[in-house]
Amino acid sequence: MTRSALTTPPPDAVLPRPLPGGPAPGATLGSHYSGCFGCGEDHPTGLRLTAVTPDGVTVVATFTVGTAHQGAPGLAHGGVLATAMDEVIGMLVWLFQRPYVTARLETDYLAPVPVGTVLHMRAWCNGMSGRKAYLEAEGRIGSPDGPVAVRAAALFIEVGMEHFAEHGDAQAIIDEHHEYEVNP
Ligand SMILES: CCCCCCCCCCCCCCCC(=O)SCCNC(=O)CCNC(=O)[C@H](O)C(C)(C)COP(=O)(O)OP(=O)(O)OC[C@H]1O[C@@H](n2cnc3c(N)ncnc32)[C@H](O)[C@@H]1OP(=O)(O)O
Repeated sequence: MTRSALTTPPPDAVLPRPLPGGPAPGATLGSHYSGCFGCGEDHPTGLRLTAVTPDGVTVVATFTVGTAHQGAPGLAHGGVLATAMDEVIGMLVWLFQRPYVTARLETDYLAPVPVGTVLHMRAWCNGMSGRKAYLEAEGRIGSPDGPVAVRAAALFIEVGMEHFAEHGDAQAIIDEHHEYEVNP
């Protein structure tokens, strides 16, 4: 991965460990919001990603490229592939049980991805330092061992739930995330 200094963990960064009460190895991670373009089951043309964590600190997911995801005829749009990388990394940080948002996302495109491809994605964390999480993901064509088509490195920043309530749709959070107190 061609990674900038901004997405490279500093020397004091620590690797995440599976959290007590977190998903068991092999558990499926649900959608964080039904209307999400990346994972929402109610989104008409979204990516509808679902992820599994093999070990509590990484995730794997698949994305089937459809006609709604084209850029050039018959090929996935690069921005959609970046979204898939962002989303699978977003699913990974969900394992840390604190809300994070993408601050920076860097993407390398290595091969075109035809419509109909099942992209096998994997995301992992290279280190955490304070509010910052340094993450990577890759997408392989056709199988978990297939050729790498896209790679991403990201910096995610921890925020409070108030970030989503202040800037987004607070009622949707209350409706779907009963465990969170938006205005404690
Ligand atoms: C029903 C609904 C339920 C919802 C339940 C929750 C849902 C869970 C959401 C999951 C979603 C998944 C989907 C994928 C993930 C997205 O797509 S998230 C959406 C896209 N991202 C955004 O909208 C974020 C927009 N940006 C921001 O809000 C703010 O800039 C940030 C990122 C929160 C940072 O602002 P801040 O908290 O004021 O922090 P700030 O002091 O500026 O920066 C902190 C540190 O980070 C560094 N930093 C900040 N930005 C950058 C950058 N771009 N590059 C490098 N360094 C940076 C700063 O330099 C600073 O470093 P230090 O000085 O501490 O060394």
